[in-house]
Amino acid sequence: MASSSLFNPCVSTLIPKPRSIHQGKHRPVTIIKCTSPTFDPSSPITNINSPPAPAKHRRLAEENIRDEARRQRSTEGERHSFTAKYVPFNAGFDSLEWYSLDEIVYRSRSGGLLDVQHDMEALRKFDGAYWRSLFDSRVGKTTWPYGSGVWSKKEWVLPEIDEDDIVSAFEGNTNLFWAERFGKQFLEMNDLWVKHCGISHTGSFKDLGMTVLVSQVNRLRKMKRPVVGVGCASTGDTSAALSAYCASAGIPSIVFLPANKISTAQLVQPIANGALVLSIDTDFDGCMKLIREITSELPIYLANSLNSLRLEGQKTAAIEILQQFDWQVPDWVIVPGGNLGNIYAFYKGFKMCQELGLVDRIPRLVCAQAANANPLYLYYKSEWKEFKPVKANRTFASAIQIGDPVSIDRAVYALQNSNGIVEEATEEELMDAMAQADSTGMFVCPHTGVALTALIKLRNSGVIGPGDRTVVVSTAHGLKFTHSKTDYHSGAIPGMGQFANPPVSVQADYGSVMDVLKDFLSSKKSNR
Ligand SMILES: Cc1ncc(COP(=O)(O)O)c(C=O)c1O
Ligand SMILES: N[C@@H](CCOP(=O)(O)O)C(=O)O
Repeated sequence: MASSSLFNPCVSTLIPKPRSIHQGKHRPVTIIKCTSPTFDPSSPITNINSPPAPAKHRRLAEENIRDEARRQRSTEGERHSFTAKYVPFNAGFDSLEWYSLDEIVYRSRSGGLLDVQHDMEALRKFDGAYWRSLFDSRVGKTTWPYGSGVWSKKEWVLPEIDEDDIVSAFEGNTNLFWAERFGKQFLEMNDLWVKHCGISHTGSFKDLGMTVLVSQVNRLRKMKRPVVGVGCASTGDTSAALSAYCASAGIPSIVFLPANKISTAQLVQPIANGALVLSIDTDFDGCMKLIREITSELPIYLANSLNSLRLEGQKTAAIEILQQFDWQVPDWVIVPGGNLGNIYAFYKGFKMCQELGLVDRIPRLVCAQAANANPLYLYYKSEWKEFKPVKANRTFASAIQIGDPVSIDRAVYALQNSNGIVEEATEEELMDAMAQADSTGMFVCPHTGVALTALIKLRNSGVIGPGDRTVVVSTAHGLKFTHSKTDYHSGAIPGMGQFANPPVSVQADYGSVMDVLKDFLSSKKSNR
């Protein structure tokens, strides 16, 4: 494994209620009057299936976008009645145990996981074409809060929150990158895509969930609920997102980090954002255990994905992928897994789109783990017979160095219900895959290297075909992990560097530079 130098030294809402009228004997047809800010209010009656006309309003000079949204709400009529609540994970729609989202609760009565359950009957009053049009109409706007890729799906996320309570950096709407050269050169694939969730406000997909969680905390604090601060255990990305969103809302944040196990770039994020940063002499699983104990004693709200609110935001990345493909469903989606909330979030996003008629199927999901931290992979290989947490070993994919994932049950559910697969990547495989991707113009993180390794393995074994439309989820920005890239390319990692491209040291004179360039150019000529 790597030398220690690899690791740092410190560690509408305003959509109206539909009116149903009956046309003939059988088909109820829903007619709505559009009053959403992104809908044309001058159009009096719009059929549910017709796409909304673009809004034509212009903000008043003295207004900001929050004021504008507030003014529009006050002039609008009736609000929708979508609702959501916590239920025990995998409970049916008739579950007797449920909790308001305004309660502070992370676990069911039996100690199991919770899930946010939406009133699907209310959402079903609008058909798939309606939802597709509504979501499409909000993309790329600056209308508060719909300019966010998360809040553009507000009715499916936190339907009841007041727009004024939302804390957003207009996250989401991330690039779905066509990996043309990587696909062609290494895999003979022509329909390969990388969803760059890490090209984001704090450089990882965690922003998607954190905007939801911190917005709800903002609401709870306005309701005078006992929330003095928000805390998390982290391998570096959750802490970055938590501290940024809390700082933007003026809410104290506390982060528990495993000492010497996260990158310098990740460490500096909560420091810069003013969080209380605890560097603890344990691993992530140890930090997770501690934060769970602390948040049950102190008025500190738990921000890890054990808290199912986070997954409501994260699931919008799946909806976004469908939207970016014009609501056509890819064959495969590959997600790197650690604490295992995200794989379930993807499943949930795809499943809601199917259940509400936006698409007719869901993709097959692949969860990819580092071989050094692979409890889900081992469980899968045992044919789901016995789950055993592992002691996670050091991995270049340090954000997924997790041995006892809190969302194990959610991950198993997602994989079993999507005909899913689990793969693993050794350190050499994941670093090589990352370097290969970078050599084709990307700049991905080691976790994306894990997902790319899974793709390479499944493609080589023929499970994924050359023409299969495949999406690899890139979860963090490569710039957070420059240390490991530098070590790889400079040959500092024993036994690694198949795709290394070390810098050439050259003397500062014309002849020496010329010699190097001539060699370089002739090697390129012979490669033509
Ligand atoms: C960059 C990165 N990729 C992947 C993951 C895995 O996500 P999850 O914990 O939801 O499985 C994490 C965090 O765990 C992460 O920070
Ligand atoms: N990679 C995560 C680990 C914690 O995951 P969470 O989704 O449960 O918060 C991190 O960056 O901390």
